[in-house]
Amino acid sequence: MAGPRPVVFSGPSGAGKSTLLKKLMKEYDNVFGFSVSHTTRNPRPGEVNGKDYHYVTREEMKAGVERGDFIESAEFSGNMYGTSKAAVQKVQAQNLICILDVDMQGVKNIKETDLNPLYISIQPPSMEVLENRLRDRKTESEESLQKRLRAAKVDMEIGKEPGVFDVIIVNDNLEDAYKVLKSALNEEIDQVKKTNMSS
Ligand SMILES: Nc1ncnc2c1ncn2[C@@H]1O[C@H](COP(=O)(O)OP(=O)(O)OP(=O)(O)O)[C@@H](O)[C@H]1O
Ligand SMILES: Nc1nc2c(ncn2[C@@H]2O[C@H](COP(=O)(O)O)[C@@H](O)[C@H]2O)c(=O)[nH]1
Repeated sequence: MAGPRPVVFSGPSGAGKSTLLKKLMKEYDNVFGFSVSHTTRNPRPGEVNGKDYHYVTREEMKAGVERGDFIESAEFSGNMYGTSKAAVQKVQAQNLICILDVDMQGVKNIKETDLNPLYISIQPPSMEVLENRLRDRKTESEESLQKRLRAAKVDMEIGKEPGVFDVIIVNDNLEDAYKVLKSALNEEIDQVKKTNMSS
């Protein structure tokens, strides 16, 4: 696929991926484009269909996977999630850096494709902080919260293995983490700004 090198964000649910990504996309709206995933989970208050996710039924999602519409798909905390080829192509056609937010299965599956992204892991400072953030967000039932915490433990172990991620950012203080994120993407940002200004 053409265009600037995509960036894959992963890390435990509640680590702060969406918070950091939204900040980045607000500051650089003409540099980054979000790959809008499909999911079978219900929208949270304030989430918009087609912007945060494409909300679909399990039947629709399975049919799309069978048709080969998806680069990758995964089951996470009782729901299906997936990155469609169309979502990535839409961003790349605008010559923007395509941002993907995926779980660890997504990372593994994307590594088997020719997407060749930069892999960034967003980590919480501790499991305690992660649990507090997820509880304070008030989006999960107790069952879903426990599933996410169990997945987080596994993710945090895999994430430490050498070679899985190019950059690991511990999101303790938000502004500090954001600065580290921007400096990790500095070269790509400059490159896209230059290319898009001269075209
Ligand atoms: N550095 C931070 N300090 C304190 N709170 C934070 C920080 N970063 C994010 N949060 C808060 O923690 C909660 C989880 O953040 P966020 O929703 O961005 O996580 P996420 O990794 O995108 O989770 P998910 O994978 O479930 O979508 C949010 O309520 C957010 O406001
Ligand atoms: N493998 C994929 N994982 C995805 C995708 N879109 C989101 N996610 C991951 O799911 C969990 C939960 O997200 P939430 O919005 O329900 O809190 C989180 O870790 C995301 O990174 C996807 O397309 N593929």
